[in-house]
Amino acid sequence: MPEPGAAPRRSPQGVPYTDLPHIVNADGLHLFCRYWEPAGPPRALVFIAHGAAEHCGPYDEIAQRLKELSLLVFAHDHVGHGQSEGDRVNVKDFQVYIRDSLQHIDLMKSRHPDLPVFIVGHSMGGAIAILTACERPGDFAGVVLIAPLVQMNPESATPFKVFMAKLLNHMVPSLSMGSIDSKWISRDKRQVEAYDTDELNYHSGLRISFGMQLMAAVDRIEREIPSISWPFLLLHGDTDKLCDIRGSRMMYENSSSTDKKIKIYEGGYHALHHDLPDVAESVLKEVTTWITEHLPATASSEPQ
Ligand SMILES: O=C1CC[C@@H](CCC(=O)N2CCC(COc3ccc(F)cc3Cl)CC2)N1
Repeated sequence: MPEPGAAPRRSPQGVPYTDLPHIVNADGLHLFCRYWEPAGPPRALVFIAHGAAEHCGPYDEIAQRLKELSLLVFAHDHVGHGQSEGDRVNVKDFQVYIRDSLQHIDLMKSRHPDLPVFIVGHSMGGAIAILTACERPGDFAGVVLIAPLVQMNPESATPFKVFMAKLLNHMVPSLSMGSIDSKWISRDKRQVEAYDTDELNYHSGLRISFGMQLMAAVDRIEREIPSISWPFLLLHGDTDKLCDIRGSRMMYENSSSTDKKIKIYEGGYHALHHDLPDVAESVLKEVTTWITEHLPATASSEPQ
C-alpha cells in the first residue's frame, strides 16, 4: 500500500493502478494485466506474450477462443508498453521481459498449482516466450510461436548496419532507427488501420538501444536453439518483412524437440493472427487445436 497521502501511481494514460488489474515487477514498475477466465474449472494456464510497440489487448480474439476451451488465459503489457509503466519501448535488459513473464506465470501457478502451462508469443513476444521456456525447460506443456523474432531480417540488419548501430549505440543510444512500417503488419487493410489508430501502440521510431537489446536476444536464442527440447508450434508467413521466416525454419530444423510442428502461410504477412480473415481463422484453429492436443489426458479440470 502506498504510504498515506501519497498520490496513487497512474498508468501512462492517467488511470490509477488501484483501478486496473496489475502486478508490480521486481523494479517496482506496475504492469497492466488482462485475464480471460473460463466459467468452469480451468484445464490449463496460457500466458500470452505480445510483440514490440503493441500491447496485449489485440490478443482478445485468441484469448476468447482459448477461454471457450476452459483454458485460463492471462497476459500483461510488457514494461514500457501499453498501459504499463516504463520508458516507452525501451528496456535496460531484454531479460526484464523474461523475468516479468516468469513472475506473472509463477503467480498464476501458485493459484492453480496442478494445471499445465502454455505460452503463446508473437514476434518479440515469441523471443520472450522462447527464452522464458529455455529458463524453465520442464515447466511448459507447450509453446506456440506466431511469427517469432528468432533471426534478424538480413535485408534490414546487414553487417554494415549492425556495425553502425553498435557504434551509434555508444554515442546516441536514443537515436531512432525508424518505426515499424505498419503496411507489413497485415494484408488486411482494416487490421493495419486498427494498428495505426490504436493509441496504446507505440508509433514512433525504435531506439538504437532497444535494437541492441533485440539483437542480443536474437543472439541468445541462436545459442539456445540446439538445446530446445520442449514441444512447440511454429506459424510463420512466407512474406513476413518484419521477422524473417528463415529464423523459424532454422529453429524447426535445429532444435532437439521431438514434438514440434511448423505451418507456413503462403503470402502471409507478419501478424498472421490479424492477417486476411481466412488466415486469421486458420491461425485460431491451429493454435486452439494444438494446445487441446497437448493437454494431459486427465486435464479435464482441477480436483472437484
Ligand atoms: O501485430 C503486431 C503489431 C506490432 C508487431 C510486433 C512487432 C515486433 O515485435 N517486432 C517487429 C520489428 C522487429 C524489429 O527488429 C529489430 C529492429 C532493430 C534492430 F536493431 C534489431 C531488430 Cl531484431 C522486432 C520484432 N506485430
